[in-house]
Amino acid sequence: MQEQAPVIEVKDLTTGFGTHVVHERLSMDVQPREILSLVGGSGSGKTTLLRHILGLQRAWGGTIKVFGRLIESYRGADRIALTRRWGMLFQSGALFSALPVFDNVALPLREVRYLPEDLIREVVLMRLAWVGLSAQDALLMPSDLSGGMIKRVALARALSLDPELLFLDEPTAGLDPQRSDEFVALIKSLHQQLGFTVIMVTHDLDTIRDLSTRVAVLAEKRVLVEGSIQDVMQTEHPFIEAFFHGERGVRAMGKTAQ
Ligand SMILES: Nc1ncnc2c1ncn2[C@@H]1O[C@H](COP(=O)(O)OP(=O)(O)OP(=O)(O)O)[C@@H](O)[C@H]1O
Repeated sequence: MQEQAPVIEVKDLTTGFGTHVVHERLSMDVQPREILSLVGGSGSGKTTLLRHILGLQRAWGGTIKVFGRLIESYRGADRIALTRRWGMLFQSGALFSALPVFDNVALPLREVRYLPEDLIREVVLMRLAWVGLSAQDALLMPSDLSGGMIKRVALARALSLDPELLFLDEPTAGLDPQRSDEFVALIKSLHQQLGFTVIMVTHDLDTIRDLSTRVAVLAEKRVLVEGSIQDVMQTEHPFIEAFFHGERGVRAMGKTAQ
């Protein structure tokens, strides 16, 4: 079987702010269809790495390729085309409070100028159905929504253009354990049906355990270890000890063994 090219390839990435080095010769790949969780202590550079992959910051050294091309080579129309191949779900949901659910989900579709309104309507209702919301829900304003519904609408918007790559930043932050489990199950089922690739930053061990196909630990300015949760947990390092083998870690990982 022919091996597919990575969706994201980071090679020898060195980044920083002023005199502060955040990443030093960091290398990492994200393969098609995987759900890669980036974990690491506060300040280890998870958000900064995502911003570099998104092409929002310039690196000091090294290269980042997305869909096989250097991120900085996407300019003008190419950059617009690239942003249609990926979707993003931010921690807060980041919905526009003045727009009803329908228009929030329609926003990325309306930016594609040639789409007729009846097609937009069809796609928006389909995306809402994907996340378990109805045509009635489309009329609601963000202020009418529960935390779980806000996440669903934000996910519907992130998936509006049927992206190949999805960025998730703390997807379950702010949800109670039951809503969090439901949202993780929804992402998992959509991932199975649609086959997109995911890169996710989260501190939530239940989310990491239930969703990740692979985990990469950021520490000491690089990817310290990557692999299955079980592999990662074998590595001796103070962060891994505290994160995976602390009380919360034992509780979350204990659930797997049940
Ligand atoms: N705009 C900025 N200007 C200066 N320093 C920054 C900036 N953004 C981040 N940093 C620094 O870069 C380092 C990495 O920050 P980053 O936010 O990427 O970490 P993180 O792993 O995402 O942390 P957390 O888990 O707390 O969100 C930190 O030391 C942070 O203080």
